[in-house]
Amino acid sequence: MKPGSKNGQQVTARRPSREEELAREAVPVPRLQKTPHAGHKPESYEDMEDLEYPALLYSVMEQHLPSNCLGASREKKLAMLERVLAKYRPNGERAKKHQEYRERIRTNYQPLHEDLYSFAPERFFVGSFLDAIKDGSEAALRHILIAHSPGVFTFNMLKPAFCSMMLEEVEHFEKWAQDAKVKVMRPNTMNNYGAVLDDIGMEDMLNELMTRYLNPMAAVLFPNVGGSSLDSHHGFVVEYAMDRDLDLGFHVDDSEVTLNVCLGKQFDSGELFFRGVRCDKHVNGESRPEEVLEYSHVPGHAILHAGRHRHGAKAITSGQRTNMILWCRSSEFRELKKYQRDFSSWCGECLLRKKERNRCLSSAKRQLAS
Ligand SMILES: O=C(O)CCC(=O)C(=O)O
Ligand SMILES: [Fe+2]
Repeated sequence: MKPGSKNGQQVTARRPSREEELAREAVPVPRLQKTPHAGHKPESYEDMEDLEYPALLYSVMEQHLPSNCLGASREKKLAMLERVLAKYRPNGERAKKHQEYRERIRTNYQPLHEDLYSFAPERFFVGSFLDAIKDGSEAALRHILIAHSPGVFTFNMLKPAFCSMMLEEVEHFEKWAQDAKVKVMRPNTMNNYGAVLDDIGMEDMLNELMTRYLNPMAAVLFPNVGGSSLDSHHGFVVEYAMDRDLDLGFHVDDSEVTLNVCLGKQFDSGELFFRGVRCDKHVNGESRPEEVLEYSHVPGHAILHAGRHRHGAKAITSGQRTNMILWCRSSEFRELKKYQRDFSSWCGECLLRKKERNRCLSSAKRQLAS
């Protein structure tokens, strides 16, 4: 992972997860200081549910956090400390914990809307999306899309009834988890709220959604970044509210293609902003004016973009926003990428450099010829 900073904005390259439950390792883990802050009185974590280690350990560790983290809320500090600890937890232990978490949900959680758990396109999707997929031609697929800037497409996708049911299901799950004292595993290390839909039993449903309804579109729109060979996903919801996360930092996703659909409810601002597609090497580079885009979420409407398309979410200024997100991955693309160094077919900066090289080469050839 290569966190960097450009124009005061944090850019974090996200790499494939080591475990599903820690699908992202996006936020830099705070670097603990050698010497504790003598004057700082750490929080007590004694009353917190479901801590992995004795509460005292977190208080002691807090004294070693960098000074700019000390003023954060107790929840934020705990999240940071958990990130530090997760770094040292063996992979096997993580996988085991995730397995146990899923098992606990599977055996104890009673869904509110069973209908959400089996894929039913007619119940989920609006007519225009159903028709385009049924037709299957490139023209029909493109007909329902709006291209906002290169590589960012939107279309009307989910029926209002589906959105409401999904919102209710997530709330119901969170209430259950709170009552059952189950600590919800968050979708990635950048979000402090939200839940992984695959963990609560929607993995098969989302897989069908991807395979039957997204793959045809991704194959047309994102052929250069693995869009025609998507074979796995990470499905989750992110939640923003005035007393929760307000925004999401600048990042790239651990996906080849990302589907992001707003479920509601009511909110102001919270726009998604984009800054062009980049490979690992150029993830912190400048963006060109034509790559700068701000998009206002509309409930039911989906955004499709490459995972490597740098983006973030601005703060909401009121209300509550919940979005359903599917990070779609291609094992074939990831394997091939290991052996490549030039990504000019999709990275804006690789392309620019390639053009520059070709210009130099042509002018050198002209000089030689004259
Ligand atoms: O809040 C949003 O709409 C964006 C979320 C996002 O980019 C992510 O979870 O990767
Ligand atoms: Fe994202």
